[in-house]
Amino acid sequence: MQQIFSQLRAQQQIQDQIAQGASLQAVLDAICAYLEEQIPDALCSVMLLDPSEQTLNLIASVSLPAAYTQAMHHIPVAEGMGACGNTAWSKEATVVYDILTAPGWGKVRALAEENDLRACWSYPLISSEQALLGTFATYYRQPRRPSKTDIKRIARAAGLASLAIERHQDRARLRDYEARLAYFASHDRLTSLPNRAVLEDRLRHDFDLARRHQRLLSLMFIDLDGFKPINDSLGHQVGDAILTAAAERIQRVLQPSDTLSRFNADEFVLLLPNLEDEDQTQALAEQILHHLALPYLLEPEALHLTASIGIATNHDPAQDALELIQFADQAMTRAKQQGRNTFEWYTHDISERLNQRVSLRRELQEAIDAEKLELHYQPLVCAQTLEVISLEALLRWNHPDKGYISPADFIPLAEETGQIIPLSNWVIKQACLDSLDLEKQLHKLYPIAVNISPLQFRRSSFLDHLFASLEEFQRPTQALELELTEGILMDNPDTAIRLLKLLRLAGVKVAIDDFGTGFSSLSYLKRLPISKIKIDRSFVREVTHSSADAAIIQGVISMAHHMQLQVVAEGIEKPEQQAFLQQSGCDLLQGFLFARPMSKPALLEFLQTAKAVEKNFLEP
Ligand SMILES: Nc1nc2c(ncn2[C@@H]2O[C@H](COP(=O)(O)O[C@H]3[C@@H](O)[C@H](n4cnc5c(=O)[nH]c(N)nc54)O[C@@H]3COP(=O)(O)O)[C@@H](O)[C@H]2O)c(=O)[nH]1
Repeated sequence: MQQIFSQLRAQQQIQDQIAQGASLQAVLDAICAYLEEQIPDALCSVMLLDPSEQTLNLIASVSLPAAYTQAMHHIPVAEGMGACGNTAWSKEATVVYDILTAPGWGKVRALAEENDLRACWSYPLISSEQALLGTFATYYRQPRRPSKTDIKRIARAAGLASLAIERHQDRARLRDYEARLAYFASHDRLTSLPNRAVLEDRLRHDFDLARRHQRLLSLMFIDLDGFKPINDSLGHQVGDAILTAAAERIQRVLQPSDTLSRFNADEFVLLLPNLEDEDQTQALAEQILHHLALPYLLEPEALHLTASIGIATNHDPAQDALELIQFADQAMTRAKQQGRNTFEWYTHDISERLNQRVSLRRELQEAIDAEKLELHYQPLVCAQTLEVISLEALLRWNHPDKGYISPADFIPLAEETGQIIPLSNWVIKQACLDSLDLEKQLHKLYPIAVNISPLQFRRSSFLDHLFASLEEFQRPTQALELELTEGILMDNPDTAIRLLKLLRLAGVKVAIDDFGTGFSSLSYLKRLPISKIKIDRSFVREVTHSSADAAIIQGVISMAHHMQLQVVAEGIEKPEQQAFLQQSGCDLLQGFLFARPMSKPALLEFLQTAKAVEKNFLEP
């Protein structure tokens, strides 16, 4: 009875050890000692399975000779391979009555003999999911067969060993999983580079250190050029392969103290705390550009990609460490504007210009919302009679502090931000409204030409909006004319021609603006259902000094007339220019010489005072 109680106590202690997460070694040693107490002449050992090698390694024994335990490693799991190899292979107990005579012991037989081991019984260690974990063996110094009690005791000890190994493996898996989670919380999954959070930590640290030791800290913002179209057209797998390759190429030229981080999709930020001076920084940027521009050998063909780099250092007036990233990002944007595949240093004026753009954008939105924009009008006159034939609507922004801002300053910004759409819609409506008002007051219809932006023209709702506005203000289609630049038409000629045909069918005239500054293909022009071309004012400006410009203008007028197109010359400021264009047969003239763009009330007065108009027009 006493013996049973002490057995149960020992068993309970081992279970407690397992539950409390004691080391596997300690628990297995305790199990071996526990069984050796119950079977006094047994020498116990535990072998663990290495699933990748399919071999067994002895990991616990309290009484086996050291020479023997050291040799019991990498024992193959195979039929007849000693007692344990065979047990692991069959997942059933193996009893070797006498090692000296049993088959399949190979070199181990001599070792067993040297260490005076004659019998071995091996028992499989199986997990709760019936997977093999290892083997539990008892050795004896005499040939011996197990009794029923021996088998029961060994089975109980093996059960405890299996439980201990399984718990240990579960804990290891959990630790591994937690480590992986922690890794991915700080690293990018695709490239394994430190992520933004790690970068920001290191940047703060390096920034302080560099300040204390008065050293240079350089930071590069690297953005791959043209990555998005590749990713969109060739698929994300190709995109991922390029990002991984780019990260590797940059890493190849770095020192261990540098931090390369994946910041966003195709953006990397590189922190360089150990460069001597700006020259070294620049040399490194050049090296990185060179490596990134090498072909990416991906199936089925090689891809070519470049990068743009912005550089900022702690010598720039950053308020805090993180502002360096912003500075380098701004410099990178300028590198893109410089044509890509290049680097740019951050300078204070980049920031200023960006800040100005940000506030301009906000103020423009406020102006659109509050309808604080105005349309001014510039007359177009008949070249022969100087009578006003039509008007061009020109957008004006009357800024509360800065006064009138030229559309040349805010139209490109509005194009970039998409604000051009509400802006252009407003222009069309306002032009219709003003046309109605002018007609009511002057009893004459002056067609109004509006400038159409590329984004506006590409919108599928463009025509619908145009016709809806004409209808809303009961305007005939001749009330509006459209001015399009060549670039708009060249972007997507087929769609452009389809839209132009619809416009012609509806009776809306279209003029090509800034003619001569773009592609200007005459054969292409033949395909376009347009009514007018406007010769760009850069030709008009030089017409009296440059025989080449004079010849171009004459050629354009003659060619346009052959195609039954009207010709407008814009930017006429001098009587000599007027005279030349009249003599060359130009149809319509526009310029400060006749009238500057003016507000609607001023225009009304201008048109009403016909005599004054005539007086203002100087005959050559
Ligand atoms: N998408 C839209 N673009 C518009 C709109 N309104 C104007 N614009 C475009 O902005 C650019 C600048 O226009 P603006 O400052 O109004 O300049 C126009 C005239 O003032 C100027 N002009 C006219 N005569 C003369 C002259 O004798 N000398 C001289 N130096 N400048 C003169 O030319 C501009 C008109 O050019 P154009 O449009 O090519 O006929 C300009 O590109 C506008 O198109 C708008 O509502 N939407």
